[in-house]
Amino acid sequence: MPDIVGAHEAQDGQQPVRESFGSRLASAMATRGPLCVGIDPHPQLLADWGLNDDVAGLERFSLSVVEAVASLAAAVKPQVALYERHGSAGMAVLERTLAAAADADVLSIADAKRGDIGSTMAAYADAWLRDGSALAADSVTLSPYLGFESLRPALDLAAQNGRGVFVLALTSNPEGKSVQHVGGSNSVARGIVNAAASENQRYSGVLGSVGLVVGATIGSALKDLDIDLGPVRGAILAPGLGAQGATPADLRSTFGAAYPTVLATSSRGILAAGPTSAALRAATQETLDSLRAE
Ligand SMILES: O=C(O)c1cc(=O)[nH]c(=O)n1[C@@H]1O[C@H](COP(=O)(O)O)[C@@H](O)[C@H]1O
Repeated sequence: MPDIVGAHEAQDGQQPVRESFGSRLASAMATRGPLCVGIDPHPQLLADWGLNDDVAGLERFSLSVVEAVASLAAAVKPQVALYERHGSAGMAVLERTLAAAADADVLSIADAKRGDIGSTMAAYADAWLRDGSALAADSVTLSPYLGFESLRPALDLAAQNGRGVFVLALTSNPEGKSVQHVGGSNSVARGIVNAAASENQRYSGVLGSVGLVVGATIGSALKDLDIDLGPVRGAILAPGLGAQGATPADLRSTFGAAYPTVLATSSRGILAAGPTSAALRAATQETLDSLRAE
């Protein structure tokens, strides 16, 4: 497998090399700031926005969020389950939401949390990471709890296509500990972090395309488990800000020296400001300002 370079570099007589997801994300975080806006069309939020809990409401909600935040956020993260609950028509709205994000020039993270045995994983990779797939996103969230290596088809397809993945390491929910903390100083989560670090060695540039998910709510877990995020060289997607109670100050104290690689993500905390574009933009800007404040 050739090295994935951090930027476009045309070689004589060949197709330009595709810019990696890690490189595209690093640029977006540098120019726009370290915030991803989650698109979570919960029934209650649809109602609060004066929309029905149906496919038309879902589409209006999703496209409004993309339109409002695309120029401010480094990425948007549609939560797949909230489209799936509307059946095939809901998944079609997700396809149009991902296309709208691409048209609006904001990176997409499909929050699908996929993970399966290798042969089936190849099909999930095909759905979310293949050029020309209706559901193709810039990146997808993956669950490594069938074993990190089971994710191989997605890791390789992402690398080939300039796309990325975010692998769950330490999740924001309290139950995550019962799996992820097992092993103490040689924890399951530490194994995932090390595997991501080694995977990113195939990428040059500031950030590799294999990110991790580490919740903003995990408190002292990185210290307790003796986990160093420094060698990962991938973005750390940190959910938990806002609705789950974490603050920008928590992010700084939790991540310490790794904070510059953290991409904070907030869904309900920003979406509750809707439905107007102005209010969504103000909430996004306010969150960005608080993430940048010392
Ligand atoms: O992968 C995720 O995005 C994720 C991982 C995790 O550990 N915790 C977590 O909350 N998430 C997602 O992040 C979003 C958080 O939403 P809010 O709590 O409304 O900001 C939801 O879509 C969750 O599915």
